[in-house]
Amino acid sequence: MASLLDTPGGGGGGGGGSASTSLEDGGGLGVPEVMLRPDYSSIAASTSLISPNESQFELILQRVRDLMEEGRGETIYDVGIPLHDGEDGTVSDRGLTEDEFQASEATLQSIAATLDAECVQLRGHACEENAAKKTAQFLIRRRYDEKDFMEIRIAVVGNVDAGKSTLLGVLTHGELDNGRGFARQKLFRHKHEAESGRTSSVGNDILGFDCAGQVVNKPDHGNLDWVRVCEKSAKVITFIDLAGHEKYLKTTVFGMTGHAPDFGMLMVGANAGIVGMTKEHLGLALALSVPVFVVVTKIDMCPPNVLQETLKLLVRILKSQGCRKFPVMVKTADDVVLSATKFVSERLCPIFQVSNVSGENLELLKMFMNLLTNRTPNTDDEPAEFQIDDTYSVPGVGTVVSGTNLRGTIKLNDSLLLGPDPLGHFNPISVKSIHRKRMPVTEVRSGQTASFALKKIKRSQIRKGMVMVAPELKPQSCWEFEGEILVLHHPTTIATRYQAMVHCGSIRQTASIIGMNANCLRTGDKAQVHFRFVKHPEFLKQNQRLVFREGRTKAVGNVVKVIPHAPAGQSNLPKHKPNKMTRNEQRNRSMAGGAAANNKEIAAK
Ligand SMILES: Nc1nc2c(ncn2[C@@H]2O[C@H](COP(=O)(O)OP(=O)(O)OP(=O)(O)O)[C@@H](O)[C@H]2O)c(=O)[nH]1
Repeated sequence: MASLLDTPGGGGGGGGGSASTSLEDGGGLGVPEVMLRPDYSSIAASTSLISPNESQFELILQRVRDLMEEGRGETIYDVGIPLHDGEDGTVSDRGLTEDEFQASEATLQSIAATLDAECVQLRGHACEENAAKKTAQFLIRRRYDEKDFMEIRIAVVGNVDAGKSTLLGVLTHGELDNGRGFARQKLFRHKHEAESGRTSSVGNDILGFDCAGQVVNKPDHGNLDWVRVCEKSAKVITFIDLAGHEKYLKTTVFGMTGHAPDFGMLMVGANAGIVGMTKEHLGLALALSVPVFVVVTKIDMCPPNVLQETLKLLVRILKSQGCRKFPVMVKTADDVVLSATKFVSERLCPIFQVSNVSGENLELLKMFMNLLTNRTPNTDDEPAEFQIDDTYSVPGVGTVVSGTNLRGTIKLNDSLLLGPDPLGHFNPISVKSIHRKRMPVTEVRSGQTASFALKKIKRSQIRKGMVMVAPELKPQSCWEFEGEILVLHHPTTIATRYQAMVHCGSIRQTASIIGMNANCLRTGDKAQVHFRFVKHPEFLKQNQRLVFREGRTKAVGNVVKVIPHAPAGQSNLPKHKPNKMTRNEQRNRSMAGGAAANNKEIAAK
């Protein structure tokens, strides 16, 4: 099957090449430099932490505070490295003697204590130019109270049998696998999965790290108490375990779009190599701009030549024009720190080689996960916007919705607008209780997932893809929108009236193409397309990523224009119930009018 990744090597890295690209080469990746707000020149030297005067101490404190805010509660801080290396590229100013280093560490510890944060050394190095001097990096992480933690979502993808469920079992339950399915047993949720050994639901598993970076998961007789993990954690990694089998691709696409992952973990079985859905899943992550790292499993049972072949092909695919990634083999703790700090650049693709049976390199993988930071910008002070990805009816509690808070903060008893309903209305609801990872809390901030118990609403009135937003956002629903799409694969041609499933955030609904700026579309074509949802209106926003798929037909793109639907009488205005006739008339009129107007508009472009 043609895919985004089938483009032959070239462009990004020339294809082929050695599998062990040096990490230090990644310097020029265009990683956004830390914005230096105040004038830091008085603390720019590598020696500035040794014995700062009062004003220098304040400045360092402010810098660490700013960096932690940028990192949403944590930062990695260099010791013995000047803020800027000499303009001529000299690094002579680097490094501290043992005494100087100890004094610097003491200053940093006192700064961390002032900020109510923990400070642990991640790596230390003798300087190349002078072995008597050293540099180091420290993780400074805010101490969280019992009810709070940072959240990172990792979508786990890869072909069947790559070892996804096994790795998650090993990471979250702390016991190695026996190579015959022991570790994955702990994760299977549905009976049929346990029987067939295939993952079909979008499963969630958690791994907690405390503020010193230690794993806190301590299963009791095989059971993991989520509330205890969250209480002890400063950072909780949520794994969205997505299915490997082609038959569950729909679920996988939903997991990648609807669960707003920060990162993708692509699993590859060392001996099976890049087979089946591997490229498809990688292409999906790339299309949705989710940074990906790769975990090659089963290295304990793979002959070295086969492993090298797998790595070589992997590197070639990652470097190819369709991917343009910078693959990096992670083999030491140093590699972990460097790749975790540069990973957000999206172009870097760290590759781990692990065994779930012998445990080889699993510590490096855990260290990497501990250092990943949230990709969602802090928008806690903006109006709230929560996307619903599941609904439940809980005995004694009532209707519960779960999803991701994309923006703003939602507090207990807040009044929000829920919608759109089938008529495109948004209706007021209030939040009765909030859970984060099964733990009762009083608020949810931007980028966090949560479940809400809602007052006075039936589960049947809510569906995946709906949102709960702050009333000041004045949300509008839409039946129609324009998208810019790239067809990754279609066996023949796509023309007007073609229908397929649109995945956009947690929205999953069939839409029809009612116009486009080309007669027909084939694999590889790009076009501006006018869509109309088939069943009900949705809440969409400009620039949202979308996937348009049906069987093996797949297109990806962006929402470029939302065409708001003006429902007859918003429900927060005095209600009047239109009779069936008027409702149908209205619908027909808006369909015909909207489609005609927009076809004209697209034709004119
Ligand atoms: N020897 C060895 N076996 C492994 C390793 N990782 C997983 N396995 C075995 O490989 C088999 C498949 O692992 P799974 O975790 O079920 O694979 P999966 O990718 O989750 O598969 P789906 O859930 O069907 O997508 C199981 O029998 C595991 O015990 C490893 O590192 N070494």
